[in-house]
Amino acid sequence: MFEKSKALYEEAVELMPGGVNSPARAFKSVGDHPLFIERAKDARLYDVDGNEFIDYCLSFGPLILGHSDDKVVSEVAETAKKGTSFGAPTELENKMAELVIERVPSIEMVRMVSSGTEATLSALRLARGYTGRNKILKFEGCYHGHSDSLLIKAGSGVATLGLPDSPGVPEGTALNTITVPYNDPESLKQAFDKYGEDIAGVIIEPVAGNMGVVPPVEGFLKYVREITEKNGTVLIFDEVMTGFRVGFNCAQGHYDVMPDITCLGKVIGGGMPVGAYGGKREIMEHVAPVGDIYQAGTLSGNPLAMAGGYHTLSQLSEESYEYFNDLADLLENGLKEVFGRHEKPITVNRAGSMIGFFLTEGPVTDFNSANESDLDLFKALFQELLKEGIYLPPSQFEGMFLSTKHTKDDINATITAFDNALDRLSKK
Ligand SMILES: Cc1ncc(COP(=O)(O)O)c(C=O)c1O
Ligand SMILES: N[C@H](C=O)CCC(=O)O
Repeated sequence: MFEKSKALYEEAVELMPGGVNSPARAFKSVGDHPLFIERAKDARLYDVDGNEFIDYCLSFGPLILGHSDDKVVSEVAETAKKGTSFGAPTELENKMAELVIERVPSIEMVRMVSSGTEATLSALRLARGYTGRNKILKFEGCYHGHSDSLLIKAGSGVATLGLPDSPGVPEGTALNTITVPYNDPESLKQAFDKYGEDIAGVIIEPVAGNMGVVPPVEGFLKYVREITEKNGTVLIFDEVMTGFRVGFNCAQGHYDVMPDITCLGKVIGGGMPVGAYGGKREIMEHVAPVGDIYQAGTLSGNPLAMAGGYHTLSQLSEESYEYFNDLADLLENGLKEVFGRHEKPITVNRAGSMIGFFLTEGPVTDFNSANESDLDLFKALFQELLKEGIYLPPSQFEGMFLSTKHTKDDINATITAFDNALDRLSKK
């Protein structure tokens, strides 16, 4: 069923480390080799062996309108005909910045970059430069890209591969990163009691999506806001994943908690490489060339990324999020019913168009409880679901994503696929 993928993988491992350009794709915890993809449209993915899948990975989140959206593709193509990069400003950058400022409640000024990693590392530098402090605080199991300061007790591929602290991160850098459990106000308070005056910034995924999906417990984000404000610490919401996925006005609009700086990526590029960070004008005006905190990029504000992002965000409305809720309701209830019938535990967590399941009684509120999930069962289920035509993100420590192109029929087919997969596994 996957012969061509296997052959291409055997070729790829000789050319690229692990045969991939990002470890999260490598299927390390769920199988022998990744699938090689030929094309995709709407909610469907087609591999090189001609298999068709309902896709819940959606390139790890960006494709909120599904694959190859007609408008996005035609606008990116038209833009490319006029030139792919100028190293000079374009009107499209103004339009995109205006739209981001209009939709993200706490952003008054924004700087475009080319990846989520660039957005978060730039936000940290800004927080450090602005406060004159060195330490930053992050939460265990949150992933903010692969910059040195943030590659500590991280989620996503780092958790999948069991590499909590990557070699190559200088000890001095690691010493400036404090980590505490997600959803644990008491540990956060203790960290502030000890280091408060030295903490430049707290960075948080307002809904964690890189240890599976773990929403904030009631009042947690408000507490994070209060304690950072009290200590003169910059609060950074890493909305690279949650931005425009959790709500029309991002997670900050949904939970009504305003950070000082917001990082964006994924959806705001509509599938093109992109990132952004923005926030209060008073803070953003410390960034060069107005201020003295340096940050730059040859391809920043790239016309193709701006076109992809602008025409993605322009097609989203409040109704899109009602639709995501309906789909997520259906999926959550269906999964619970199927797992109940098979007498297997499941915990379903979700926020907007992000949804995840853990194979444990739960609740799953942090990285430790996420690790209670039955990883062997996840692997077996993942493989059976591929045979059923369902493509999940290839790790327990990744979230599933919905798009406007997923239909209720897709969700019902997915629930049936889980049922069939569990049936087969029970007979093994
Ligand atoms: C919350 C979050 N922050 C940052 C990143 C880094 O983004 P990128 O992979 O575009 O560098 C990711 C995903 O990789 C992410 O999910
Ligand atoms: N979980 C990561 C980002 O959200 C997956 C993307 C990657 O690192 O390749």
